[in-house]
Amino acid sequence: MSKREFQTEVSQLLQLIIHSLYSHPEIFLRELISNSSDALDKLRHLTLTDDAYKTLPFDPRIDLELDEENKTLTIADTGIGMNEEDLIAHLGTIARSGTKNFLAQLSGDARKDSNLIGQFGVGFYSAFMVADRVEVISRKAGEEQAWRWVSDGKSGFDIEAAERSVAGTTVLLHLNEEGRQYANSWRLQEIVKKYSNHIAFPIFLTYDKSEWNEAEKKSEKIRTTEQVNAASALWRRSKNELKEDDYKEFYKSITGDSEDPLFWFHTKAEGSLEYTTLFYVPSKAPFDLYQSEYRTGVKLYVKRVFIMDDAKELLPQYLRFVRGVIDSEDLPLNVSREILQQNRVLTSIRTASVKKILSELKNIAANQPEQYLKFVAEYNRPLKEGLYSDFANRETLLDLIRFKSTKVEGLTSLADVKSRMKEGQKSIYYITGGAESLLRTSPLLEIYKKKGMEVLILDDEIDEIVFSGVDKYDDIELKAVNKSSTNEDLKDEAEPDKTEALKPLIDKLKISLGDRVKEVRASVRLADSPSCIVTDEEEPSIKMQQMLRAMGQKDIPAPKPTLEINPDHEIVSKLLARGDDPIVEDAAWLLLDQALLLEGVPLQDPASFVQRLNRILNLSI
Ligand SMILES: Nc1ncnc2c1ncn2[C@@H]1O[C@H](COP(=O)(O)OP(=O)(O)OP(=O)(O)O)[C@@H](O)[C@H]1O
Repeated sequence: MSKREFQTEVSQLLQLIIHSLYSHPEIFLRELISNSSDALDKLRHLTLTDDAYKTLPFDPRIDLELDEENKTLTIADTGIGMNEEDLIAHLGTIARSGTKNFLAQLSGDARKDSNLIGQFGVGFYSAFMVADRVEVISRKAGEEQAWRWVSDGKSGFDIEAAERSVAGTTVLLHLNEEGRQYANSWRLQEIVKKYSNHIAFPIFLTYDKSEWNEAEKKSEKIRTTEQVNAASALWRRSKNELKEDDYKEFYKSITGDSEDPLFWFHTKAEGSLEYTTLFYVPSKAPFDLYQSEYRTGVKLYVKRVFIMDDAKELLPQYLRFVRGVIDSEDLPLNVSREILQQNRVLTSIRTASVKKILSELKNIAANQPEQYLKFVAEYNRPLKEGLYSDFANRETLLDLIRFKSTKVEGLTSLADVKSRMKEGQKSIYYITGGAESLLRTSPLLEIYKKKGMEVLILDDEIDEIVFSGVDKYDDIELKAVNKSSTNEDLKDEAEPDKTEALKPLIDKLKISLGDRVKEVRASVRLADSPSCIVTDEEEPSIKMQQMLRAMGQKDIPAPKPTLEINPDHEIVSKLLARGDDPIVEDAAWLLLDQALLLEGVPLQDPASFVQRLNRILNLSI
């Protein structure tokens, strides 16, 4: 037996792993299974590509064997294996540049250093978290001689010739105090399912199963071998190999949903970054979609090894309804949550994934309109959220969102609205601020109806907030009809300006209403109603001000809208004719209050409103 010392860096790394590293020692199993899976991948590749290996048997499997009595656990594979040289090189030195890099950055401060290690894999050496002695018996594919490597993880290792009937590697762990908890078949199955369920190779567990012996009326231990993982990294298989049902079953297995998904997008990226994504859109929006404590639905894998399933960093919040898998070749296995937030690899995958999901949705909208409508019925609102959180994809989102409108039944797209624009129409118009029925009967829409122009009915609670930040679709401005600036758009050049003629009345209304209004002016947007209110471009709408106040913002001043009166309305011309009659003051308030009521704003002073109404009623009866 030859005694060898660890490379200094290995000793350093081992100290770190054992003393300050992992808060979850269970991940040792994930690391060792991942090594086995890599070894199987390598041999598979060789048997497929290298003539020298083509005739070798390849029966890929990973075997976990538990000896509860002796407190040992073995992890064995039929992979590429290692010869003496490999064992010395791989399990005694640190060849990987990543780990070297990591060690170079160590500061000596245990806390800082253990944060740092999250960025690098420590792989095999994590076995020493749970074992005080590790034996590796390995035989390289194509060679006859096997070797045993033994270490206590302190100063070095011994290596000697050994026997192994087939090529592959066996890692034998003599479990320490910390590791004893893993000498439990139930616990092992749980860990395998959690982290390695989709490792592409079957993982078997051999253990003593307690079974009831009816004849002898007692339970007895029977040595049993069972497969413990699903062994199906479905997303890694090529699209042409997979049938619709395969996708659907997998969706159900990862989500627990009993319904089929609406659609799925399966992508394999090769190039500077290698990763596979398989995203699903559930046919019904998840029940917690609008709760702040929603659960995310995308699982992160690294090289088919499960890493985490509740990382909010994987996709932007507005796509939280998406379910599925991201599997990266480039992230380290023990990437931590903190690191995910600023990881360049993940940022690139995320950006590309969002683009992919949105462009696939666009395809569906174009080619399967009926399916797309089902999608919109569930997810129109999260897409709208994207308008204010995902600036880079705003154009695409605007194309994907669907709208109610004054021109069509059901829902319509902005592209269609644009194609229906009237000759001379300057902008695309929309109305926000209340229930659909309130919006559809708003006096603000009268002029558009008269001119045959389409107006979008934005009756969703969040529309007000979201669309106030969107000024354009393509090259066309998007404008709210209750903003004073839309007035300019609607002016008919041919029509004379009526403000001058109305000036005496306007002045009187201003005096009566005082501070309650910002301005009074002649309207160009009214047909059947005598008055309406609008707000300035940069001001929140009246409805928005109400919402802000309801949310507890105390310093919102009382609404001070601009009152517009309809020069062509009978009430207005009659009032103009009344001159200094005190009834004009009552009428001023009624014109303002009725406009506010139609905007969904409750009366500030109902008693005065009723008194004025009655005075005027009295005159007219
Ligand atoms: N079961 C195994 N079969 C064959 N070779 C192995 C096995 N386990 C480890 N090795 C060899 O030992 C090397 C070091 O393993 P270790 O787990 O420390 O790092 P790694 O697997 O390269 O990196 P990471 O764990 O970050 O993926 C591996 O690269 C591989 O060459």
